[in-house]
Amino acid sequence: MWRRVASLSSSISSSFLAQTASRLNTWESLTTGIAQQAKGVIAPKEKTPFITFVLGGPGSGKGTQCIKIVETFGFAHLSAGDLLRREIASKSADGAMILNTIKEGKIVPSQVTVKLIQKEMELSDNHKFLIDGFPRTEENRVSFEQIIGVEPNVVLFFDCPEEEMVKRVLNRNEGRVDDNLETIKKRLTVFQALSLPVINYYSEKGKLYTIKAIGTEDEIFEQVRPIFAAFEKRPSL
Ligand SMILES: Nc1ncnc2c1ncn2[C@@H]1O[C@H](COP(=O)(O)OP(=O)(O)OP(=O)(O)O)[C@@H](O)[C@H]1O
Ligand SMILES: O=c1ccn([C@@H]2O[C@H](COP(=O)(O)O)[C@@H](O)[C@H]2O)c(=O)[nH]1
Ligand SMILES: [Mg+2]
Repeated sequence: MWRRVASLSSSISSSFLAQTASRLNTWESLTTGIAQQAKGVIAPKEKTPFITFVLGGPGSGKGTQCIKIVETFGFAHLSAGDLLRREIASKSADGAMILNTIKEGKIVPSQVTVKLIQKEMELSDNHKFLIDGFPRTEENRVSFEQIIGVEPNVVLFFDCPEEEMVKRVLNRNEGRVDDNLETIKKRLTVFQALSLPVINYYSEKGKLYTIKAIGTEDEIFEQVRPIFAAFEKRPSL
């Protein structure tokens, strides 16, 4: 259970709670603080989070494969792009800025995206997270590590030829403002310049699993399946 618990002992004063809450750093709000548990302030977190970053160019099939991973391995799917589109739809204060950034194929400031991911993680009852389409830049990566305070256990990279990605995006037909040739070209440039260094970083750390993202959806999933099947055998997952 990742949620913070609101119903607390009546013997604890609200000022004590406020002080305690302000002292908790972000990750402490996601993980178990033994001392706080003993005081009954936070609900026990049964398991350590297991975080997978799902990376790849636009249209490489990240979202499609995440659905299969959720069905097969029971992860919570947090698509950074979907969270940002939800902000636009809800007309939040950042909505207009996010819309312009997405139309331009650029990257939304890290703090905005990490805050949205953090909120979803806190609300989730799951401890296994697929973070789809994030981090897209080194700055995103560092910001996640600083704010959330953990590194991913696994990083998947859906490696797909550009020609195939363009074809898939232009055929997607979901009404996305960035599914047009002009924006796709910009997104591909951003991917090469800013996202590939993140992928290389995780490769050097030995956390990267590269999937050849061509073929049918099922064929691609057969490359993904053994990765999580192996982790399932470990107590950490
Ligand atoms: N293996 C595949 N073969 C053909 N089409 C595919 C395959 N996988 C996904 N698609 C289709 O390609 C399109 C893009 O896939 P998807 O939305 O999963 O990509 P994505 O990596 O999440 O892209 P984005 O970064 O733009 O969100 C979708 O219409 C999807 O149905
Ligand atoms: O971490 C992120 C994720 C996404 N964006 C912006 O959203 C679009 C669409 O993202 P998808 O993952 O393809 O749905 C992306 O091109 C960026 O403009 C972002 O800024 N940061
Ligand atoms: Mg997607």
